[in-house]
Amino acid sequence: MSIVWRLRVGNLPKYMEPKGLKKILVKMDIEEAKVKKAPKWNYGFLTFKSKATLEDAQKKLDGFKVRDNTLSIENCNTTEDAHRFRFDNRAAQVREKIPIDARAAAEKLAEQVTPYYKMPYDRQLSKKTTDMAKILSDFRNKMKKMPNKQETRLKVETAKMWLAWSLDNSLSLPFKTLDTIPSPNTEGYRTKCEFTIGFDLDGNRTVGFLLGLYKDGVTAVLEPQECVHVGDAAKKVATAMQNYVRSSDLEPYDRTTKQGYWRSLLVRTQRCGEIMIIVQFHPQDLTEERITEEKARIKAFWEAMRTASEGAVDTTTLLVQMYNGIANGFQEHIPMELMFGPGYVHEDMLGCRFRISPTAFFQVNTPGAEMLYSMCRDWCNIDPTKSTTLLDLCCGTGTIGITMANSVGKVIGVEMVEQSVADARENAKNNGLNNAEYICSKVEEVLHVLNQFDSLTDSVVAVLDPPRYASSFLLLHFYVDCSD
Ligand SMILES: C[S@@+](CC[C@H](N)C(=O)[O-])C[C@H]1O[C@@H](n2cnc3c(N)ncnc32)[C@H](O)[C@@H]1O
Repeated sequence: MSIVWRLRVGNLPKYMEPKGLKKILVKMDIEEAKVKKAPKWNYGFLTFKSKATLEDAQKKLDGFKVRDNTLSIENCNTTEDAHRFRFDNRAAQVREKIPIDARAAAEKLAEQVTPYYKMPYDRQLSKKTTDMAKILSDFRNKMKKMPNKQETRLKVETAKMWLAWSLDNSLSLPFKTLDTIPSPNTEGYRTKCEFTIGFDLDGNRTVGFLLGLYKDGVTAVLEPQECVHVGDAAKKVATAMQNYVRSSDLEPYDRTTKQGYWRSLLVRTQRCGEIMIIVQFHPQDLTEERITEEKARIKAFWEAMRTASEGAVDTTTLLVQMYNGIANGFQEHIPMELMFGPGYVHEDMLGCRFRISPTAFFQVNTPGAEMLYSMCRDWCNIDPTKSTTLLDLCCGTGTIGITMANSVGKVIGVEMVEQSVADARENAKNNGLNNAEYICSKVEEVLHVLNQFDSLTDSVVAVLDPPRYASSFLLLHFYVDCSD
């Protein structure tokens, strides 16, 4: 009977990402473990290869302090069978709770990936406005409850003063919120799609989207042909990849059994016609020779697809990611091998051209992003008679700063993903700018540097565009550290 050597690590700081927990393991010199932690959990699970490594970790972690939290460690070893039973049982429980579902599979999928698709667009917009107001008011409530510990007292005081200001001004929210602005295009707009490779309800090898959530035991994958947000070019790529996988002697990867090879397909389809394809593959126990052979085969396939008589796809660049971990989807920290092309694609926006690398963030609705950036430019209301420094915080490939660079003295972009910073530097150069500089760092770690620009130029304007998961955290830092 094989044992799953597991520890539950409790009392972790909430919103700590899995990599935060991994960093602790490295710091404590703990042998490699599989880490499972959702950002919202204040606990996580570590799975070790042996009893000895588990015991060593237990000793080192018990009572260890992370920020102000003393970790609690609980041994939760189990057998492989019990572990699998729990997963299957949970899936069965969830299935039992779901009433018999007479919807066609395509309808179920549409509800899964575009949950508002049946609502008229004006109702979708008002729903998004209410949802956003709720998120912001939750943020305010969280700030109210912030602990007043000695070492963070000053910061907390500043944050609370800011909050008090918003309340004193009788605002129901500490921000002025506008109604959601309609997108210029509502169909086929996505320039980036991440497809799963798996099996449909009849067991056919399929490239598309999961029909539900894996944590609810759903593993069926359906083709994206009827999904309104996916463009024709991406659908064509998914179909071609599906044909390839169906004729392959290697099976798709099955997350439940952890067997199989073909995992995911990432497709970027840009306005200028360029296409990036990334294929993710589990090497299992294939020999190096076999893997090399498979890579050559997939390369030859996409090269041939350029001139195919049916469903041709003119791929600009093809990459392959070998990934043997358990997490789903593309992994930014795992290298990707370039099969052909330059390794990036371009997007044209507001008269500028942007290079996009595989792991760089880029807005997925180009006309929508153009509207967003134009509004941002209007709101910044740059005074042309002054020398202004524009801080483009969480700048990605540099889009916001670059589209505004001609109306300011200097642009300073800050971004934590290295490939994005390399793109931003290249994008500034290729758009003929020499007033843009980029810092590769977390914004919260360089706010003290950014504060100095206040005394160096007439005026400083900051645009903060964080990812959803970090918005409230970064906003708080920003207000607390730059409040004057
Ligand atoms: C919503 S995207 C916006 C990118 C860019 N402004 C745009 O519109 O294309 C957020 C970006 O913030 C970066 N990021 C996330 N957390 C960050 C942090 N703490 N400091 C700096 N950059 C961060 C991400 O890598 C991502 O590129």
